[in-house]
Formats: sequence, structure tokens, C-alpha cells
Amino acid sequence: MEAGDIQGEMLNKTLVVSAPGKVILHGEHAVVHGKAALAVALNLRTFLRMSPRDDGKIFLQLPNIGVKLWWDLVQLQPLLDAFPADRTELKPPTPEQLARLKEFAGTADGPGEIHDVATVAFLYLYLSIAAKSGVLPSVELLVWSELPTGAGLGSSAAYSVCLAAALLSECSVVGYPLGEGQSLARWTEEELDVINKWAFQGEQVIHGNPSGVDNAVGTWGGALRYQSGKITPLKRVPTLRILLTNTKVPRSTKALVAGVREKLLKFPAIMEPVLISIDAISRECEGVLEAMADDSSQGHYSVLEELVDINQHHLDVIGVGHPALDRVCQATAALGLHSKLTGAGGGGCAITLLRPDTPPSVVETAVRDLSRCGFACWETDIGGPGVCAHALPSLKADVVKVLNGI
Ligand SMILES: Nc1ncnc2c1ncn2[C@@H]1O[C@H](COP(=O)(O)OP(=O)(O)O)[C@@H](O)[C@H]1O
Ligand SMILES: C[C@@](O)(CCOP(=O)(O)O)CC(=O)O
Ligand SMILES: [Mg+2]
Repeated sequence: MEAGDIQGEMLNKTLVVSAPGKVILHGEHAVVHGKAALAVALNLRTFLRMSPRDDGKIFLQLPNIGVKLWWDLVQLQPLLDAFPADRTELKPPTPEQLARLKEFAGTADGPGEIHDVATVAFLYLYLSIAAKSGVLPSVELLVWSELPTGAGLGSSAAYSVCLAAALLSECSVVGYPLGEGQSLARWTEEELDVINKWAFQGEQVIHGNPSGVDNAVGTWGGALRYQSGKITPLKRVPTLRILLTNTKVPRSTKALVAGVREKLLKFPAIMEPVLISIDAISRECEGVLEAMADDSSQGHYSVLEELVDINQHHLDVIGVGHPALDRVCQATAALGLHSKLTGAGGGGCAITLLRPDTPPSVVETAVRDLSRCGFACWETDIGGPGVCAHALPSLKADVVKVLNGI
């Protein structure tokens, strides 16, 4: 083969996938304890580019968090002992597996928790899928996101969904979806189910005890109700206008989820009713959204706004509020708008519900006031598609640049 042919062949095998972040409208934290949550895909996505190599090496680049690592396959081979190939069903990562991967990544006692967990999640998915499929591929991966990491918009799930989709395709556990001449393609429903299950494993490495709602939205997109693993697409959701505010206060989903569990164990009779009430809010909200599809009267918005206010108080009660989130609620309330945290809380992002007729001047004032607090604030589109495969040239120029390492 000529050098040009080889390059062409390599380019043909390059796989580009993307998955969306999410906004939880209602049900964060309660969903970890078996209650319902309503979540929608966001128009901000994580992108992954994977190309095969022929030198027995694996390269991992995560520019959002400054990770650039490579390993020889022969170094990874011994780790496969910890990943039995005969697993018929997916089991949660064991503490022994995670300890071994942390030690291997050289981060067992080191600083940089963010780097550790993203690298360990990659190694976990890579080795588990390799053990199951019998293929240990030599590849280079670059994962880059438009989403802020650790801000409540599901970046960890979008990362896990992209890794699962790419690695499962490379190891032929699912098909390679993009046909000749296509710019965008999705996997079949059955394949998406497989991708979602593996992505959940990535979330387990990053979060400890995820509910699975975030990876479900990253995989399926759109708007859905999620409860105890059951995913119900919401078919008749009206176009909602949402203002997103990132307080930029860093926080860890894993720590916040663990904090809620502790409170629940300490005060079960006090906390369980709060979770039951959050569950009722999700159900009430779903009913209102459905009713709005046929009747766009303003009364529905008043109910949605009240539900936002009540849930924000509940989230404070279970210990995931933050003074910066209070500031978002106060600044928007001064303009007659209603806000709540979204995702794990403790900082991160808040959503503010806008009405179809909220005047641009009110939105502009809200953005100005929130920016003055040092927050990033923007109106967003929701309900985008789940995980997709792309032809690289069809993506936006800025994304192509990053994925090409420029
Ligand atoms: N683009 C990315 N590159 C590398 N790691 C990522 C990326 N996006 C997310 N992660 C991983 O997910 C973690 C953030 O997850 P989490 O605390 O659940 O917050 P959220 O999911 O709300 O963004 C990061 O610390 C990192 O380990
Ligand atoms: C708090 C929780 O409900 C959502 C966490 O979302 P995020 O990682 O903050 O984007 C946890 C979960 O559902 O696993
Ligand atoms: Mg997360």
C-alpha cells in the first residue's frame, strides 16, 4: 500500500462521536433513592475522536482537564486479570479493580482528583470492553467538551457515553454506524441500550453511586422521565425557555450524593418525606408539561414556577444548596423569575424558567445582574439528540480544530 492509501485507510477508520449534556428539571438526588426525575438533553455536547494506531500504543488526550497520557498495550495486558472475560452481566466496579487502576495510573496517593477519576474511568471501560470482546485495540482518543466539567450539566455522563460508544464500536460489540457519504448517524435501539449500560459503568467509576439518569439522557437525548432504571421518553414537551447560570463554584457530585445519603441515614423520618415530595413535584411537572402541549395558557407557567420554588427549598433541606445558588434565586426573583439548582448542587449551575413572553429586556437585566455576581449566564436550547456518530468535516469548524489537535 502507498503512504497516501495508508493515510486514507486510517482516516476512514477514524470514529467521531458526540453526546449531549443534560438539565435536570426536577428530581436530582431523589432519583438516586428510587424516585422519579425529569431531564432534558442540552445543546452543549462532548466530542470524542478515536483513530486506530499500528504501534501497540494507546494515547489519551483530555484537553478540558489537561490530561495527555500514553501506554504500551503490553503494560495494560497484565491488568486484564482483574477483568474476567466471562461476565454475563455488567457488575459495578469493585474497590479492588479501582485500586489497581489508580495504582497503575500512578495516582493512588497523588493530587489531581479530576485527572485520576477521568483516567481511571477510561481505563476501566477500555479494559472491561477489551476483556469482554477479546480485542485490545491500539488507538488514540481525544475527548473534548463544550460543557463545563463538574457544574451539574452531566459532563461525566457525556464523557462516559462517548467512551462507551467509541470503544464498543472499535471492539465490534456494537456496529460502526456511519455509512459511506453520511455526515451523521445513530446506533440501533438495541445498540443504544448496550452503550447506555456501559456508560453507566463509567458513571459508577466517577460518581460512586449514580442513578443512571444522566447517561440515559446522554444516550437517548430528548426529554425523559427516569426512575429506577426505567426510561420513559416524554413525547409532548412544549418548547421551554431556560436561562442557565453557572455559579462557577466547584463541587463534586460524588461528595454531594454521599452527603445526602448520610442525612437520609441520620434522619430517615425527616428526609424520606422530602424525597417523596420531590417525587411528587416531578410527577406534577410532567402532568403540567403534557397539558401544555394542548393548551398554552399562562396558568400552566405559574404552576411550573411554584414547583421550581418548592423544589429549590427541598434541595436546601437535603443539604445541597449554596450561597451562590441563593444569590441566583434572589437576583432572578427580583425580576419576577423563578430558579432552582440543577444537577448535584453545592455550587455548579442553576436553571431559571422563562415564559414565552418574558421580555428580552428582563432577560438582559437578569444576565447583567448575574454576570456582575461573577456568574456565567446564557439562554439555552434543550431537547437535542443523544449519542451520534459524525463525519469529522461535517462538524462546526471550532470543534474540528480541537479534535484535530490544532
Ligand atoms: N471532557 C472531559 N474530559 C475529561 N474528564 C471529564 C470530561 N467531562 C467530565 N469529565 C469527568 O467528569 C468529572 C465531573 O463529573 P461530575 O462531578 O459528575 O460533574 P458533572 O457531571 O455535573 O459535570 C470530571 O471531574 C472528570 O473526571
Ligand atoms: C445528583 C444527581 O441526581 C445528578 C448529578 O448530576 P451532575 O453530575 O451534577 O451533572 C446524581 C445522579 O442522579 O446520579
Ligand atoms: Mg456527573
